[in-house]
Amino acid sequence: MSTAVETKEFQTEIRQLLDIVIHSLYTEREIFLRELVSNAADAMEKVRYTLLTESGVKDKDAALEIQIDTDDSAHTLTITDTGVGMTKEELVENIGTIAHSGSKEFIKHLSSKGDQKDLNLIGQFGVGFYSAFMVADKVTIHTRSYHQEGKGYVWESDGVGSYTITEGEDRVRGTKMVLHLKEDAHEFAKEETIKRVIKQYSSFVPYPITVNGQKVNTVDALWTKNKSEISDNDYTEFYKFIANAFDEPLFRLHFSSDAPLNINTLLFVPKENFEQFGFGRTEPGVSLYCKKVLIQEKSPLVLPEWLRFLRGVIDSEELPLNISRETMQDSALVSKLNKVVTSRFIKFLDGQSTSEPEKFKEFWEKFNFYLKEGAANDLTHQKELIKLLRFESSSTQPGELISLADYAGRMKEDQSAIYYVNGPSREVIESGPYLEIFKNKGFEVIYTYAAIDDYIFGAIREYEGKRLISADEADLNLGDTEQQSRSEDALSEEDVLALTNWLKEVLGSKVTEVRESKRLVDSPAVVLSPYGTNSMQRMMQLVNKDFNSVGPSVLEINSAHPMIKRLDTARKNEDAFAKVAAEQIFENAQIAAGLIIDPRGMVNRLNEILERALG
Ligand SMILES: Nc1ncnc2c1ncn2[C@@H]1O[C@H](COP(=O)(O)OP(=O)(O)OP(=O)(O)O)[C@@H](O)[C@H]1O
Repeated sequence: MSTAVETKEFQTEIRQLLDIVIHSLYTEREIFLRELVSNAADAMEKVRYTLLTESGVKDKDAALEIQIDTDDSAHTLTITDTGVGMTKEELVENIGTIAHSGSKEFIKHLSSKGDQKDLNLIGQFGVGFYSAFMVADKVTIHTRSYHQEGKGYVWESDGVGSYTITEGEDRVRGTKMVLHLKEDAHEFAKEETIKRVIKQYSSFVPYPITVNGQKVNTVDALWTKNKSEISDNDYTEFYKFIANAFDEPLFRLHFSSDAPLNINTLLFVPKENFEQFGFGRTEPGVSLYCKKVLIQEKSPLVLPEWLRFLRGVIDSEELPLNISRETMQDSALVSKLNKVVTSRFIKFLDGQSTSEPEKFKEFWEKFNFYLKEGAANDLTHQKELIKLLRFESSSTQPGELISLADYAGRMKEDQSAIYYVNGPSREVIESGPYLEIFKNKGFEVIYTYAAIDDYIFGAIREYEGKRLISADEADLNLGDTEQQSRSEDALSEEDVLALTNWLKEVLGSKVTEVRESKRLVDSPAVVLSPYGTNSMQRMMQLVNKDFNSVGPSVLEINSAHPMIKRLDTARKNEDAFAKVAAEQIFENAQIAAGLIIDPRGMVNRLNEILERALG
């Protein structure tokens, strides 16, 4: 046997991570054990699966068990599993480079924030194997792959800059990790400490765990048990285990059904939405099982992408155990499972919205974007999801939310459509020109604050047979031929004609049309999109961040507004300032429409206006 020692350097990112792990993390450091035990369990899950699908696995009969041994005098903690083990290449690949999604996110987060005050969040991400260096100043890994050929290897490192790999003895399949504990971490060589930590974080590992030979966990597939046998506490502990969470879930749904498919499902909605905090895209968190055997961990296929915030388990007897991860993509059964569970979950949320409105509101505030993403993209569930959408409106108090059903239920008799208006906030919408005509008619208007709301409404077009119409639609028809009769003190029709023609000339290609408005009461002017609504333009500007991406508008003027009347006088007097005022009125209307204006041109013009105003 060769005893050559190979020394290798850690990847830069790993060095960075290790530096943080070794020097700055002292709270919750006992999570290292959860990470190592879950790695051991993952490795055994892979073996269990392989045993079902392949012959020729090394040490076929080795018991699938995690063994933990403490040595209080040598200050070591040893974790042994009979999982897949690692070949030499795998040791380099898996332990020497950064694969762990949590670690990657964590590093990204730290480097973008530039400070370390969020270190406690490390528990949420988990830094996987490297967390061993929170408590150990040396880690030795003895491992032997489940492949028949090949040898055993020993990996060792002090977690600083490099590690060594040496050929080891031909041991039983699996991995043994020996942690040489730091002086301030000697407590982890004590049996009681380890038992307590295992109970706290790893009770639900689906393999027996022994500490110094005594079994410490009950191996239970909670989701296959009868609801009446499970306490709230059991559920919460299970959630904490599968979601790496420290708190309780916001919602849980446990259901079993026999038809149309045999399913046992346990789903949790977390308390927090980490995407909202800028931690990058949440990875799917629901694992797929068949009769308690893991088929795919955190499956990206078993639920639609917009449900990636869910944590839990879906177990179906009907899945063939040997379904390969590649063919799952095309499996009709998996897509059926997906459909059934998704519909069931939407129905559950719908129920919660009436049985627990306050909790549903909390859920909505944190997770609404996912439901909207579903309503926009998931055509299979769009109809069901539309029912869950909530909005503020011109008839609600700030913060009070209604559904489309609430709106439809209180529509006025002479109202045939559902109206909505988009704007960055309630204040902006209510001070803008678009609501005026609706206020006059007493029609309720839904407020949408996100571009995606507009997109959804544009895509679905109607709800229960009622058209969804944007309040800034150019051809708005509220059922009357004359929506608002001309006021007595308005400009004469001839003046209006001359003024609109003049405005068209001044504004040039920025407008397709200038006309007298029938919708305005208090505002001087409003812009409408010749393509229907302004939302498309707003969205294009969001994407392009480009002032020039605003297309031409239809400009409507309020012929009774004092400012417009004075503009007309200035025009008639051939005052050069009239053009400046016209440009500003137009841009003000664009801003009220939520469009982005080049601020440089505007500032110069405003200075000119101020100079004149100040005399
Ligand atoms: N006990 C073990 N047996 C076999 N392989 C292991 C063991 N522990 C770790 N590994 C290998 O090392 C890799 C890195 O482990 P680490 O804990 O850093 O991240 P991870 O477990 O892959 O992350 P995640 O929890 O996001 O899946 C694992 O993916 C696995 O391939």
